[in-house]
Amino acid sequence: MENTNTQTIPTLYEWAGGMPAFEKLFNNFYDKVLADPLLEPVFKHMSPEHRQHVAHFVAEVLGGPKMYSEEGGSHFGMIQKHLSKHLTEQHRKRWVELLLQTADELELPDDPEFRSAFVAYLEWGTRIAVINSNEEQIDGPQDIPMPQWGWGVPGGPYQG
Ligand code: HEM
Repeated sequence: MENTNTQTIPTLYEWAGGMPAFEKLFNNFYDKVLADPLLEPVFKHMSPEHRQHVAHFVAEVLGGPKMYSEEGGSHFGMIQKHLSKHLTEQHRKRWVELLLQTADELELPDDPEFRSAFVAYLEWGTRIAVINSNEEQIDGPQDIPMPQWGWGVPGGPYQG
């Protein structure tokens, strides 16, 4: 994207390449997950739609269309999926490592601005998933909004 200014700063979703980029990222990622000895037991019962649901969830958080919400998903619903899964820091680290490896293989933008924002979201989201996975139930409102993640301090993509 050329000549970005405050009016035309793309969302993280747009900068990453839009929905095809997210669907391919998570499709290839879950192939790696199922081939990984540490993560395979955690994910072996996931539904065929799992990879697409997670792609749509992350795309929506990063500023994309509200497909996950419109397909009946919610942040509360996503949290429920992690309850009692007893994930560990080792699981989390491997999940992040494989996702970033997939991002490199698919040549997602690797400018410092994009990657720092993307990694910040992944750190946040995966640490919350681990916390929730060690709970049996979550109290609180069911209509909590979907998170919205942006560029943070750099404010936009690399300008050269
Ligand atoms: C940013 C971080 C994460 C996001 C956005 C996320 C998102 C999701 C979503 C949307 C679902 C529901 C999928 C569906 O409806 O089919 C789900 C389920 C699940 N997630 Fe995560 N997740 C994250 C991190 C993790 C991590 C780090 C692990 C484990 C290492 C994990 C393990 C699982 C498991 C085991 C399920 C249930 C799978 C099943 O149905 O059998 N998640 N996640």
